[in-house]
Amino acid sequence: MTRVKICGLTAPEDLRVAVDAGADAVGLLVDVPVDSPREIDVQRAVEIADAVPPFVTSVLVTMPDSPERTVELVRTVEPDAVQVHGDASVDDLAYLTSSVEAKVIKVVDADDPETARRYDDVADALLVDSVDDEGAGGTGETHDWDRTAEVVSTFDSPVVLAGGLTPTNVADAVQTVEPFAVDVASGVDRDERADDESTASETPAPTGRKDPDAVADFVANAKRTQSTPTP
Ligand SMILES: O=C(O)c1ccccc1N[C@@H]1O[C@H](COP(=O)(O)O)[C@@H](O)[C@H]1O
Repeated sequence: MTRVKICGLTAPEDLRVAVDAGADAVGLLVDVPVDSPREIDVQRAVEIADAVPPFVTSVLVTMPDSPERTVELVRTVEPDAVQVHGDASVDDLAYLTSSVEAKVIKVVDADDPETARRYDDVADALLVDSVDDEGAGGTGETHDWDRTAEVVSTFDSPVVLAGGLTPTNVADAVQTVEPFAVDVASGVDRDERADDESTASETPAPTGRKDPDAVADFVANAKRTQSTPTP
């Protein structure tokens, strides 16, 4: 069964939403140099990580300036795993894995399989995302899943599929890529228009809070989807 991570929690109430929906992991975004409604400060990350119950994996999601800063953050927040965005080198990753007890997940660019492959031996898992010029994720953009499926079938590491997933498209994504896990951030966020109809605009404004129905649908659709058996 495909595991599910709900990423970008900003409030303890949303941790409850994710856990009640059956999420296997939750993500807390700290120290990312992009403008995100899901970023929280270290103190809040400590608070939420501390409240994550047994059998649910807490993941610190970060895009640090240096591997030393990542080590410092991991030691402060004490997550079960750390998800590293950006251009950390293979040596940086090796330094990180030898310095912390948390499992290390490296974010790799779905459009750059050759670079991704270099991290296969050193990371505990590879998260395949659609990334922007800065190497950040959370773009809300999907990538070519057929191509991704071909690439990830050659990786030894567990693969986490991310990038523009929603309750509506996650079943297709699971069937096509057959990942170890799927990860969603913006696709289950609450739309500001849902809070105040009178300020409705054409473009939904993210609030950094989760939509409980969307989270429940996402988890159910990801988990009930069977991967296509190999003939
Ligand atoms: O969520 C963000 O805003 C974000 C910012 C910077 C780095 C990572 C971010 N999120 C991660 O990106 C992927 C995919 O997100 P989405 O579902 O496409 O919105 C996910 O792993 C988040 O952890």
